[in-house]
Amino acid sequence: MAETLFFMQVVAENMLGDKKVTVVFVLGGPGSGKGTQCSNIVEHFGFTHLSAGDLLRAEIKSGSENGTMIENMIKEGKIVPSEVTIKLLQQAMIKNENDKFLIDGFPRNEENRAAFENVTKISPAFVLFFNCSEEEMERRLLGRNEGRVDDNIETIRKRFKVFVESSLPVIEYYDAKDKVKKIDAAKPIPEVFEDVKAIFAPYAKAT
Ligand SMILES: Nc1ncnc2c1ncn2[C@@H]1O[C@H](COP(=O)(O)OP(=O)(O)O)[C@@H](O)[C@H]1O
Ligand SMILES: Nc1ccn([C@@H]2O[C@H](COP(=O)(O)OP(=O)(O)O)[C@@H](O)[C@H]2O)c(=O)n1
Ligand SMILES: [Mg+2]
Repeated sequence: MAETLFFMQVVAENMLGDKKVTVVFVLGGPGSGKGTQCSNIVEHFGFTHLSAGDLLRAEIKSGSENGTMIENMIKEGKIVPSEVTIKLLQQAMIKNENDKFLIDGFPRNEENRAAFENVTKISPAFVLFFNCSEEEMERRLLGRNEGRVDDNIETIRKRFKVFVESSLPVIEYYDAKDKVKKIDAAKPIPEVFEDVKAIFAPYAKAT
């Protein structure tokens, strides 16, 4: 009986319906280059990129009942309640035929992390952490030019504070489990991608 239970637990892990999925969490401060490098990884390694921030912004645009709440939280640099973000991530993974996902900008706090684990039973293969100074991240965000309501100096300062207080502890949590692959993200885009490539080599597309 005990053996059967153990077996069932192992089988259930990282399953999404009837597919077994590989998930990589892509974390780092605002402007560290998560989205930029995820695009490169998608192209070279066949992952599907799910940006929590992009999904939340799409939810605002869709006119959802949560739209106003999400928009207000983004403007303030605050973290949206996990149930909202997790539902969007889960739906996106189920809808997609791929079994390899980059989850960018999530989990951003302890609540995000624990709720995702409890609800989905998915744990990440590893966590890619883009390490960059605030000075450099601030410069990049102010030059991003995507018309985002949160890329202004006042909100940027709030986002940095949230990152240090709420998101860094999540990275420490995974670091204690030896799951963090830390990248020097202050270098130019192609150089950062060289380091990223070395980490993803085991996931190279079969040719
Ligand atoms: N290594 C880099 N060096 C200089 N600029 C970068 C680098 N990586 C990304 N950028 C630029 O910085 C801005 C923020 O990058 P982005 O990928 O959106 O970061 P994040 O998703 O972590 O907020 C974008 O305008 C992007 O073109
Ligand atoms: N897990 C997440 C991710 C983003 N967000 C919100 O979305 C905003 C933008 O996130 P993002 O990942 O697109 O931002 P960048 O780090 O890419 O600059 C955050 O500042 C939060 O307000 C959230 O609430 N929860
Ligand atoms: Mg981003």
